[in-house]
Amino acid sequence: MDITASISEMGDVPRISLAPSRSAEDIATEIRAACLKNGFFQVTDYYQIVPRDLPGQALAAAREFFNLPLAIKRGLHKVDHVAGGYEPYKVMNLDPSDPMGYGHNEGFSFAAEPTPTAWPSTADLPAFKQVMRSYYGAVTDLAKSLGRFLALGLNLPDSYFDDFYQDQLAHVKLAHYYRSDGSKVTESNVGVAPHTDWGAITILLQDEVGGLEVLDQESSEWIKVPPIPDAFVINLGDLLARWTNDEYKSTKHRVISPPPGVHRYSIPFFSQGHPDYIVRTIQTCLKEGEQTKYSPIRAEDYLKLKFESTYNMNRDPGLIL
Ligand SMILES: O=C(O)CCC(=O)C(=O)O
Ligand SMILES: [Fe+2]
Repeated sequence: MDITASISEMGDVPRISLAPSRSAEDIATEIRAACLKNGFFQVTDYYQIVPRDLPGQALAAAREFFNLPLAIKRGLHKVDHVAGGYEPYKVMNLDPSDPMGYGHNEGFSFAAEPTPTAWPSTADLPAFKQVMRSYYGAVTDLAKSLGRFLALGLNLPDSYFDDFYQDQLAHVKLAHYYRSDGSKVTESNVGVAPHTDWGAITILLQDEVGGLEVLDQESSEWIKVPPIPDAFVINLGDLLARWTNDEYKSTKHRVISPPPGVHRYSIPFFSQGHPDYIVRTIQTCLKEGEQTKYSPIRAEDYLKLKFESTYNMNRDPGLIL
């Protein structure tokens, strides 16, 4: 094992245990340090919040979903970002400045009930919706719990972010990274183009393939976020950067697509807040004389702004494969 590499990876993307035996202050302090650096860390020992077997079940359900015939998946086509649904191969470009930024991936997303998502039928996938609903509930609880540690780390009452999470707009997204038969080996290896996330916190479950990288704020080098069994990758999104006037970091990241023949599955959960919640700079994050960089914004308005520049659901499939 290359000790230097593993130390640096751990240092850049620290692993933080949420074991109930640990003090909330210690956890909050470690999370704060990670937020000041790149806003990326991995959490383990979360079983008091997310049942031990659930992440594995969710990944297995995602594989089954993407194995459905294309015609069935296309029948669940995403109509809008709130309702969610199926996102065909290469319709998402998280770097609108790059016309080649459409990634080698397909997806399926859904939000909280009663959002009218088109789910696959129980005849096709008997347990899918039930597993996904449980997963959504569990990661929602994890996001709330992380919100309390974040508040503590900012010297705020631990309930500070609770209103944001009240009836929040959030999405689970199943992602499948692969090279289509028609893709050429020489084609770009963009799985997901470089971007920052839009909401407050993203909770990502990744399988063992790897490919997620973060653009380190200090060195401007891409660093790998190694798959760790039984861990979630946590990263902050733009809203947390806005709240803290960039003291806490929302950092660019990307996914390198696996080589032809290899399939990668991941499940991010995007926590985007109550639509009407106004995100405004936390005054105690401003150093003496420092001006706020961001004007207050409604959580949903920010999300819409980003969504419209990212998706092109009407891309001509003839151009895609
Ligand atoms: O699949 C991953 O590892 C990350 C995907 C991602 O960054 C995103 O969808 O925002
Ligand atoms: Fe992301």
